[in-house]
Amino acid sequence: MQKIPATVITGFLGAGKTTLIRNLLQNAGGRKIALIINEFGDLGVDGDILTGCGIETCTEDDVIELTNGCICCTVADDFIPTMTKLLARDRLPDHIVIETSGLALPQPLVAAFNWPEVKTRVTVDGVVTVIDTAAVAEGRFADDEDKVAAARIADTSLDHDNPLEELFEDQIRAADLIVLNKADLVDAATLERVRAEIAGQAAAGVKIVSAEAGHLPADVLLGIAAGTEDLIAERKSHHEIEHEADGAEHDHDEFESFVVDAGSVVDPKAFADGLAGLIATHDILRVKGFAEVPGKAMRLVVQAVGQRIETYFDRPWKFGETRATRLVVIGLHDGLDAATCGAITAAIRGLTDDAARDAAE
Ligand SMILES: Nc1nc2c(ncn2[C@@H]2O[C@H](COP(=O)(O)OP(=O)(O)OP(=O)(O)O)[C@@H](O)[C@H]2O)c(=O)[nH]1
Repeated sequence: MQKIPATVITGFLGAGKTTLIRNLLQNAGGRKIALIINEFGDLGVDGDILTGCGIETCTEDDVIELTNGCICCTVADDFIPTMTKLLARDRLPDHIVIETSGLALPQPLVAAFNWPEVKTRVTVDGVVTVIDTAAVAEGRFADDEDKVAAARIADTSLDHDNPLEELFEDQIRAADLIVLNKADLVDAATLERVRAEIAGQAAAGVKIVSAEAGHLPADVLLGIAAGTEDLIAERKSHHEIEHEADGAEHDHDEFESFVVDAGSVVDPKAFADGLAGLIATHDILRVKGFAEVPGKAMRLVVQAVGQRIETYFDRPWKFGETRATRLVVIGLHDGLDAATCGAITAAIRGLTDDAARDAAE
């Protein structure tokens, strides 16, 4: 029996994985694609955006959401059973696409394809790593060297590993194909600078392409035939290298996420501006979710990656669905203690119409 190819789409929070997948599904060229989505945070926003996008090949049957958690930590409990169930279906997919959370290490997931029940049926066609080119150009993953040097002098016992930078490097190291996405936000010279920087970190011979909104032909993304499950042991993550000896569990303690239930968004522009202000003053990496706008039949998608905020109406609220504003906020644990999370929640609620929310509660 021929193995089903599986493509793993990875990349940091907000790099454009869901957008790329949406375009891929729209241009799948007749392939039946099953999509497995894993998200960090308690709100399944990506799956909801994809099933809400109206693409024929994107029905609730085609999109499988893994329960919340880090895909690399819950491989045995969650991912393997999901794959087994998918492989037991009468109508098998032509291709499987897996979107990892922006905070996941791809290595343990790819290694899971060597589990006997999966290895005989599926092969990893390729790991596609999506990069936010503008964020890299702005140095968002790099350490502030002066700050690190100052901290080292202040306390030599401190652990100065940068969790963002390590995760970013691990995602690049795992790649068979790298997509320099958001090319529209940088000029040609910056794109080349980022390309050279990334090429220096990637495995030898890895192809790097640039894209806007993840627009790439399906034939570029699929059919790489890398068989990455056999190569992944050579592309170890920082964590695997550090903990090989002691076998320590990987975890995501460095990152924090919480969900904010808020009231109606009367003025989307003012709401986005207020959110931008909050992101500027707190250590927030990502905000995403849906908002209720009074008088509008459609729900408003809210997307924030760093300071960049996008809002658009995606689909009508469904019959029987509660019209509500729910957002997931993700940031570094160090910057988001309980008091700060509470203050951010109150501030977001303050940007919305509380009376509408209180009436709904
Ligand atoms: N300007 C620009 N914006 C983009 C591009 N690709 C994606 N975006 C925007 O970036 C934001 C995040 O995109 P997503 O596709 O949700 O990113 P993601 O990687 O799936 O995010 P997580 O799942 O939260 O990690 C959205 O507002 C997108 O519209 C691009 O090429 N250019």
